[in-house]
Amino acid sequence: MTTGHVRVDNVCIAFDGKTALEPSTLHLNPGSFTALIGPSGCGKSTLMNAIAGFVTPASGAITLDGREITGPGKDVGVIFQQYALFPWFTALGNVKFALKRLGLPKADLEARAMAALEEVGLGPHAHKYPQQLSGGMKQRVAIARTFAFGPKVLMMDEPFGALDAQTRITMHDLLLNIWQKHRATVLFVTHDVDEALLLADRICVMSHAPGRIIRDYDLSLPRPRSLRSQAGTLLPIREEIIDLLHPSALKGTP
Ligand SMILES: Nc1ncnc2c1ncn2[C@@H]1O[C@H](COP(=O)(O)OP(=O)(O)OP(=O)(O)O)[C@@H](O)[C@H]1O
Repeated sequence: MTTGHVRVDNVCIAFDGKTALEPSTLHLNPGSFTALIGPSGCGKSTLMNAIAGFVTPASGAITLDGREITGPGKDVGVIFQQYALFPWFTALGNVKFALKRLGLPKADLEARAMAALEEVGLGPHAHKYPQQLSGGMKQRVAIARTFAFGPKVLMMDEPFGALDAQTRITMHDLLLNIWQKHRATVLFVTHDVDEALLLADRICVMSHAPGRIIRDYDLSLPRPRSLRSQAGTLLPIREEIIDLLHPSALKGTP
């Protein structure tokens, strides 16, 4: 894997003159899975939106494979907690709509969209409308839609935050399977420390607002993971992160 190298260098972001992200540096290796965790309002979504090209940094630079990111593009996919599906399209229609920008012939477009839905286990539901699907199924459509166009980088902003615990576990397995197959570079924002420990190769913790990255944990552990069987490694990190996120922790304290 040689593409999907994201470099955020000394990036500062402000809205109306108010700092939302203090100067931050984050390098994401091709095909890596990084979780970003931090207190509410610290700038996680802002950093993610900047990598996706939706927000322009006040200073610093963001590059993908050496090219500066100056706006949204097809190399960076985004998945939010809200599925953002078009209610007037079926599951298949939603995926096809996203793929249109690739300019594929009609039959190829249909086949590629269908294959993406089958990959997330939604083949039999391809012709249903979003309102006929559960929350987990809608998020599967969103995942299919994003992976279908083959992004090099995937920004996931609390994608499973609205789902029940059981569905989240299923979605974790699904996401890891698809990610291991496609190997996009993933940045995954979550408030759930356990979710970060189970999924990511690396966990970056941000300080209180306006945030910056204060801790960077390398988690080179085999998957599937469990807090019980890998307790020796995972639980001390879990405790540290929970302490860092405590409101009484001093801003920026390492
Ligand atoms: N488009 C915007 N215009 C003005 N201010 C914004 C905008 N987007 C974010 N902010 C502000 O930037 C700061 C960081 O917001 P951001 O959404 O990035 O935090 P977050 O860490 O993702 O929070 P949460 O965990 O609650 O989702 C907040 O003070 C927020 O109000």
